[in-house]
Formats: sequence, structure tokens, C-alpha cells
Amino acid sequence: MEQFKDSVYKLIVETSTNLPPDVRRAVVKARQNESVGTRSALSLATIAQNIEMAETNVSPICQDTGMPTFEVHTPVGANQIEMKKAIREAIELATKNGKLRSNSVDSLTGENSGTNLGPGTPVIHFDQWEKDDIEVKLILKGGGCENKNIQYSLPAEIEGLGKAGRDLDGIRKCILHSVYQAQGQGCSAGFIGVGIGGDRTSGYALAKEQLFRKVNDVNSNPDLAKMEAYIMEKANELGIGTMGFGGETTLLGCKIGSMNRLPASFYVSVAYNCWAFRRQGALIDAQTGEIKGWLYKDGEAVDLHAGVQQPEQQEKRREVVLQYPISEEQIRSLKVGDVVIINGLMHTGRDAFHKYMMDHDCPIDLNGGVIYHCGPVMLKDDSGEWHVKAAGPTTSIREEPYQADIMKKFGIRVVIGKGGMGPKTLKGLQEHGGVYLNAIGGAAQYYADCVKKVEGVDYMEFGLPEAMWHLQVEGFAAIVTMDSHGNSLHADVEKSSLEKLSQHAEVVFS
Ligand SMILES: O=C(O)C[C@H](O)C(=O)O
Ligand code: SF4
Repeated sequence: MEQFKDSVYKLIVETSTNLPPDVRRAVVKARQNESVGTRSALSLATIAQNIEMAETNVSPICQDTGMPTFEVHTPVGANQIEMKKAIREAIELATKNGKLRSNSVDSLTGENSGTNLGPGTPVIHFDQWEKDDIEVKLILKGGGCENKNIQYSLPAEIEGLGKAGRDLDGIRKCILHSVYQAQGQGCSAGFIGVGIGGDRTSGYALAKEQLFRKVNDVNSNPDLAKMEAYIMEKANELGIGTMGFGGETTLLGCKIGSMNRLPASFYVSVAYNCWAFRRQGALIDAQTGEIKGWLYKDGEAVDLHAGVQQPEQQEKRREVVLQYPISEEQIRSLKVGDVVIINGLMHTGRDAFHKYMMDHDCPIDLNGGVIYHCGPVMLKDDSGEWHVKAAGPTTSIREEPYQADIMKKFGIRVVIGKGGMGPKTLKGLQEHGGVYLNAIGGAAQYYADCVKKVEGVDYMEFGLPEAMWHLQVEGFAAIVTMDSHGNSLHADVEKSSLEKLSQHAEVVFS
């Protein structure tokens, strides 16, 4: 079992740090299709760089290493209790070594277990098979894209598409809408797994199971193969693009499965996965516990830059350098589309922080300051100094109820996150003189590299990801997507993509 545990540890590290070739190929294709120099092309270039950095650094591709979910096939008679124990030990070790973020939080008290162990975590499913080896598959699906999962109950009235009945065309409308509703918030471009039928629980399980299919496989059911091809084509015409910046690629993969349902129920369940599509598997010798082979590796190295056109000259897009303390005048001069480089001090703050700040004072002067929606992976060295191991942005919209008030209360000028924020924040930016910067979601190595020093930390009681980290950064690049003049790229893309979605209301699959 010791060797089995080592093998599972290797699988966890591989899954978290090294994106499989089929996913890499999908990213290259997206890069090739994007027009040179656009926001989406630049973001995809950062994503490609981040994928390479994660592999080289053997560090998490994205700081949110998700809900570890294992699918295990065992020979008849194998001891599953021992295996479960070994898997849990491997998870704990990977967390301690900074390969996974401590992601298991008590839902009632908010306490982070710190080990990734707790009621319900990790998820481990066993199944027997009549083979001699053990197969362990693992998916690390982050919380932001999990939040963009959606389940439809047919018949339904679908925004932009009208009536969806209990037939193939109704299913088509649900799937197309699922991509639209995710916008850039699940770190598009994404992959979707779709489960047709089942009940609410088994439907979602089927959807997630589809994510274990290879990106380039073809569905054995001709109707579903046609549907997958249709969705890939039409979803990529919605213009949502990488991170919701607009662009040619919104969806990187679509896999659909079907199972029986009850006469009264008809669910279409969609599991949305970000571009940081971390799933891997290993075939393990049941006798020795050693890895015999990998499930999602084909031996071919994928060049993430192959056939990608490079801009002839530096883009004319305005690049502005900001350094704490930032004045209202500097902020008012910024417009949607500007690239901002932050040097100097910034502070992380996410869900627990924003709620708490509504009725508490802050231990740090935030006047003219920068708040980064981020829950990093942190490691302490032997001398007690903290280091950032992964630090990409988290989905900002969760802070919508608080953000405008918090900015005004503490004089914050810059908020960095991803996926954009809503009308309340936009109004707040206008009134107070603030700006929202969209960083590249999932680019956790790229941003960790910008952190030159961890100055300190407050609110450790919120748990490592939720604590307020004070970071010295250099060359931290992000794009203005909401400015102090009432402009929001997110609102624009949402509107134009809804218009495009509405063009598909007519019956296609009769
Ligand atoms: O929790 C995080 O760090 C990010 C999350 O996965 C998100 O996409 O919002
Ligand atoms: S931050 Fe983005 S890339 Fe990372 S887990 Fe969340 S959705 Fe995925």
C-alpha cells in the first residue's frame, strides 16, 4: 500500500501541475484561431505561458485545485478500505507540499481543515472490474467553474431561445444556453460535459463523467455526435471569448451522454470546466502498487506556440503603470481596454474578507490601495517566511453585494479579479473613482511570479486562501474591463452574446 500511496501522490501532482496533451492541443487550436493582438489572443498567450511554467515549477496550474474527485476501478477482491486510506494520505501530503490548495471548508463554521480532508472531501468512487490492474482517474475541478454548472428541467422557457421541449431540439437549446450563461466567469474558454436524463443527482454525475472523455473522441451515438459538433460550432460564434473578453473561441470541448429518466422528469445537466482542465489517470499494478501507464498521455509533446501568429509590432493598446498609493485622478484617466501594470503593494481579499469588512475596521490603511480577489496557495519555509506558490484571480461577482461599499468605506481605488462585476459595483466605481481590472483566470504561476515579497498577513483565522495577504508585486498585468465612466466590457459582451444566442431560436434537430 505504501507504493500505491506514492503512485496516487504522483497522480495528484501530475494532475495539478501538468495539463494533458489533448487539453493542450485544444488551447493551441484556440490560439491559432484568434486574431493577432486582440485581448483574447494576449490572454491565451499568458495561459500558454502559465501552462509551461506550472510544468517547469511542478506547481499548480491554477491556485484553485478544486474538489479532488477520484474514480477508481479495482480488481474483484481488492481491499478498497486500504486504498481509500492511502488516497487520503496522499491528498494530505500533496496539500502539505503545496501541490494542492487547502480547499476543504466546514460549511457551517467556515473553518478550513487545512489538509483537504473532511466530511465529503476528497470524493472517492469505487467500481469493480474484471481486470488485474487498478485504474485511478482524478479530476481537479475548481469552484469557479463548478459554480457555472447548470441543470435544466424540460420543458422550459430558455432565455434568448424560447420554448425548449422534451426532445433533441429542447436539449440543444439547454446546452447552447449553458455556454452563454457561463460568460467568462468559469475562465472560458471552457469544456462542457452534458448529462441527459437521470435524476438531479445522477444527471450531474453523468455530466461530470463526460469530462473524462478525450477531447477529440467522437460520440458513438450519431445523434449526440451531431449535437456535439453543432454545439462546438455555434457556441464559438457567441463571441464571449477567452475570459469573456470577446473573441473567436468560447468552447474548447463538448461531450454529451444520455441515460434513462423517469417519465415525469427530463433533466439536462451541464458540468462546466475551465480551460485549466485538470484530469489525469493512472493504471496501477495491483500487486506492486506501481504506475504502469498514464491514461491521458500519448507520448507526444505539444508545442503550445505552434502555428500561432505573433504580433508584428507591439500593440498600440495603452499600457499604464500604477503604484500604491493611487490617486483618483490616475483612476479617472483609465478606460476599458487599457492594460494596467501594477507595481508595489496589493492585498488579497475574497469572500470572508468582504463580508467581514462591512462592519469592521481594517488593520491596514487601504486608502489609494489595491484589493486582489485571490485565494493563493501559500507555503512557509523553514525560516518561517511565506511564499506564494500559485496566485491567480477568483470570480469577482461573488463580492457584488459588498464591493462598492467596501471601496468607498476604505478608499480603495483598484479591484482586481476575474469575470467582471455587476451594476452596483459599476455605479460605485463611477461615484467613488475606482477601476476594475480583469486578470487572467487560472494563470496562477504567471501571477505568483509577479509577487516579489510577502509583507505579511491578517485574518489567518479565515484559513489560508481567505486570509488577507499583503504582497509586493512587480509587473502584475491586468486589463481594465470596468472603468469610472460607466463602461463595462462584461455588460457589452453579455448583451452582444445574448443577441447572437437569440439567432438560434429556430428548430434545428427535428
Ligand atoms: O477559488 C479560487 O481561487 C478560484 C475559483 O476557482 C474561481 O474560479 O472563482
Ligand atoms: S480560477 Fe478559473 S481556472 Fe482556476 S479553477 Fe477557477 S475557473 Fe478554473
